[in-house]
Amino acid sequence: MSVTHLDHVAIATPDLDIGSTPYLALGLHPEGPDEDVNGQGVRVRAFMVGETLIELLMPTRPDSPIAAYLEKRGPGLHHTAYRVADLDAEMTRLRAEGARFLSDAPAPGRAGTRVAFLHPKWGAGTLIELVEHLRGQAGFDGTGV
Ligand SMILES: CC[C@H](C(=O)O)C(=O)SCCNC(=O)CCNC(=O)[C@H](O)C(C)(C)COP(=O)(O)OP(=O)(O)OC[C@H]1O[C@@H](n2cnc3c(N)ncnc32)[C@H](O)[C@@H]1OP(=O)(O)O
Ligand SMILES: [Co+2]
Repeated sequence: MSVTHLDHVAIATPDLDIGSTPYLALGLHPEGPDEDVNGQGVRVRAFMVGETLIELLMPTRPDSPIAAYLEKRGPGLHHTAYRVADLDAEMTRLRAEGARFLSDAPAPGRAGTRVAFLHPKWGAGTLIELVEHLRGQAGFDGTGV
């Protein structure tokens, strides 16, 4: 069992209100209040499109990976994220196939998820994230996984 959904597309922005402008103009609405994920030094605002989220990320600390990204590349597409049913099993499977994760263990993501990132070199130039919605936690389609 591997990827089940395109969970989200993440966009780095220095300001959530400025970053929200095109998505509001497209008729999308934020999925709930902004959320600070302190482990990543980011504030997140998410917009649902079908079963996939647009995840706007603004740095809340100078040492945030998003602050570094904005410094080097400016605002724009940051990563793509794929939902998996069992993140630990996927990490084991992919490591056995030579994948390079950016951390040894999953980290807390937004909305009670567990996340793990693969190095952009492994992702052929794209930063790829794997996301597990804990059993009983509402997935983006509102049902548990
Ligand atoms: C709120 C949680 C939320 C969720 O989904 O729940 C999140 O998604 S939080 C998102 C923020 N957290 C992270 O991004 C954690 C993982 N990221 C990292 O560990 C770093 O950002 C890293 C290692 C990807 C890049 O670190 P750094 O910028 O310090 O390294 P370099 O500049 O040396 O980059 C190395 C190499 O990778 C290329 N690069 C960097 N960032 C990206 C990117 N977003 N997409 C594609 N490529 C990227 C960079 O250009 C360098 O390539 P090179 O060819 O050597 O120039
Ligand atoms: Co993400």
